[in-house]
Amino acid sequence: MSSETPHAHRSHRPATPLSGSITVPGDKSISHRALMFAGLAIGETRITGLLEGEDVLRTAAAMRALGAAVRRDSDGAWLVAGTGIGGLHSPDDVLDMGNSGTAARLLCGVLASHDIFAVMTGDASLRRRPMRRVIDPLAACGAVFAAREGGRLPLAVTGAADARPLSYRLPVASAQVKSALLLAGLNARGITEVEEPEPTRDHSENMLRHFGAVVSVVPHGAGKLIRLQGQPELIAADIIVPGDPSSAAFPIVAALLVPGSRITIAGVGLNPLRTGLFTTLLEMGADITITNKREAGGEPVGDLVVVASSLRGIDVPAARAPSMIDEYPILAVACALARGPSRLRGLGELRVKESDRLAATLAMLRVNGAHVEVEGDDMIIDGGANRLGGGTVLTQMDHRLAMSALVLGMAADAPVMIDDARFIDTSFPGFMGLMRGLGAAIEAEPEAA
Ligand SMILES: O=C(O)C1=C[C@@H](OP(=O)(O)O)[C@@H](O)[C@H](O)C1
Ligand SMILES: C=C(OP(=O)(O)O)C(=O)O
Repeated sequence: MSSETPHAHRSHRPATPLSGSITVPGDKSISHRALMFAGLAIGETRITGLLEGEDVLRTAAAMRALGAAVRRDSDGAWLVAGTGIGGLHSPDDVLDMGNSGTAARLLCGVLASHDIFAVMTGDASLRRRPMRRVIDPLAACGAVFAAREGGRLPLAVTGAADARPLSYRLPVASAQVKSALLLAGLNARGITEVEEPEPTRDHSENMLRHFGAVVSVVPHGAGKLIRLQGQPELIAADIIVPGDPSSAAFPIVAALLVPGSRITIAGVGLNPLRTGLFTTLLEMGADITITNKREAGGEPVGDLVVVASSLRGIDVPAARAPSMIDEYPILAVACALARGPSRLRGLGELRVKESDRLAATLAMLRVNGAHVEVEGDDMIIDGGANRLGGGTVLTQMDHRLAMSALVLGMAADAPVMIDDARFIDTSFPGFMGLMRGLGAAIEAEPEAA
């Protein structure tokens, strides 16, 4: 979006149903990892379908500053010539990770086991987010971190020249923490062990194997035990990034809610540790068909056909949260427009995302007339409100809130306004154009900018 475009936007019910065939941008989690692992590999990796969102571009810039050769080819693929494990050098300047928790936390892992000094910061949202969850366990490998009060960015790290392997049980279900430890373990002597009490997205484990590392994953209670043999030689291996299911969530819910709609989304990643939203929507009565299931770049992928449906309220178990952690704001929109009550359980982690997403989702729905409560870590939504819409949502530097609120406006009785659409570009560049191409009505609001 150009800087002249007003920040505020308004969406309203389109005159006709949504229809058409689209693809969504590449998976954000896989894109960050592709750049980092390729930057640590020997040889040149070609990445097709990389998400060119601002979060991922921060990772590309950071890997470049650390010594990897990262460039975009004329055909849109990205080429990364890595330094080999242990080969990164200290950056000349501060690493600015922008809005991206994944970039900042995974990079802490990379830096921890390299003999380098680096300083990292981020935007106002990222500077509020907790980093102790990675820097405390990473310090055990010998790295020294100095962070702002409360374990917040900016932080400085002096990586360990001869890193010890880590053995750690995750206190929270977090793929970012798991991945940071595995990345540190790449340049540690011996075996790094991470125990996760609940399974979280396993893109790091899959990609480590893809690059030739030895990783074993065994069931462990309700979760998994992951073991990585340190100091492997990672060998460049091309990557095809599937469409991001977390981005597909927005057109999917929009098509379900706008009467008469029918859309197709091709090439969506269907890793089972990412598909909690699809499971939930199907339980709510959604008409979603998955066709053409295949594998691309080591990840399951399929095409989705979505037909407008009358949804019913749902009780979502806490155990499902890791497989749909970024999808709760848009699920909450679907619940507000469904028949009957919904209870979304175990949402404590939403408090430490780009915004406090539990509070921000509550505020988004309430300002638009929905009946919503938070009880402990659960959100309870009464789908029975008579009239929805008419409110202005403060998006708080949070892309997922911005997109969720715009989808709400497409299905509500009155338009919905957001104060700032700029952060959508962190994960879903082209969102406005793509939704408008399907028939959505979204307008910039010059007078409110
Ligand atoms: O590992 C990843 O790529 C991600 C993990 C999740 O965060 P947590 O690890 O904090 O749950 C998710 O919210 C984030 O968008 C991406
Ligand atoms: C939480 C998210 O990302 P990150 O933690 O990388 O900022 C997200 O994309 O919803």
